[in-house]
Amino acid sequence: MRTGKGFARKKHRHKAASAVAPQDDVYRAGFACFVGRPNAGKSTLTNAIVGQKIAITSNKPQTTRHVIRGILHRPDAQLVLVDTPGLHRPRTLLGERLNDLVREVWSEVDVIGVCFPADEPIGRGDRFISSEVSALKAKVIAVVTKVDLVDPQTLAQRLLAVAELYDFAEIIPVSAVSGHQVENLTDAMIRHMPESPQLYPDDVLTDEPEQVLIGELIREAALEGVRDELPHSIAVLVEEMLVEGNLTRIFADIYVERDSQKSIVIGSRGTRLKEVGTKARAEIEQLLGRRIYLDLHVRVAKEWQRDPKQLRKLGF
Ligand SMILES: Nc1nc2c(ncn2[C@@H]2O[C@H](COP(=O)(O)OP(=O)(O)OP(=O)(O)O)[C@@H](O)[C@H]2O)c(=O)[nH]1
Repeated sequence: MRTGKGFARKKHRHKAASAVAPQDDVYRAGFACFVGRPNAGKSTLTNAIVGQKIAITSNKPQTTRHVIRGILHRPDAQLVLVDTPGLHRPRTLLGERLNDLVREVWSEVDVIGVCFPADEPIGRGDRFISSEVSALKAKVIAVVTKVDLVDPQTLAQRLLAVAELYDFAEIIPVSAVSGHQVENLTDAMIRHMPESPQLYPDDVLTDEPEQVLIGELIREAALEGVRDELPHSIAVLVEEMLVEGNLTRIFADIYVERDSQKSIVIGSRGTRLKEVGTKARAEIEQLLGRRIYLDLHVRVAKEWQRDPKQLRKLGF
């Protein structure tokens, strides 16, 4: 996990700003993240803003593990999005590390978007998160997500309830699925960014190593349609990538904690693992823009979530 180095502000002189003069002639750049209860729509929103599938979405809570940044480049600004796992009650060493990581990320960003799903009432988790972020230096924007799922009355109620929670810099309703208001949200986040030179070169979309992104895509495919308790028990390690002409061979291990989980992931006569491979391969080919051959192995690493050595090996 790329936490140690923090968000080093690698400065890159920007060329574009003078060509397309923004209204106030100021170039802004900085870091932002979305927080919110599990399933609030944070990853989907990150993808909608950056326009490329880099964060992992799932309809199961707590599947976002790695801090993955997507970078939005505009003539007048650069928005670096950081994707964090949710804060939760730590039950394992992994849980504790995740919480430390979340706080570390929160303290380093310029803008935090707190996400409240429009289709669910405000709950204790939302209050907890709002009070946690209020102590930070970052500007805090409330984002009411998934507005395509509710009628206007429900949305109005939700907006009022959010306004009562905390004195947010802005409250913006969006739908990452329909795209409604996503651009307005982006504008608002950029408005609250500091004046700054460009932080990353124009062609960089994320600074996660390819291997981590690939591992996440495999993990996402492996999680699809399996029992609820499994998300916490799967980790993926990309062992090797070999480029042979225009084919890239990728060898990856899917780690589970128990033999019983291994058979779930593999499925009867390997059918499930084959599906996982097909799905992941299509996603990885899209990401890399190259043809790939994917070799997957399922391995049991007993209690990997509690073992510091195993955690380190798996990137936590
Ligand atoms: N209808 C609708 N569904 C959405 C929208 N945004 C997200 N979803 C769905 O809500 C579910 C959760 O979305 P994620 O983006 O994975 O949520 P998250 O907050 O990153 O979840 P965690 O990783 O658990 O913290 C997925 O099934 C998404 O497809 C939206 O704008 N409209």
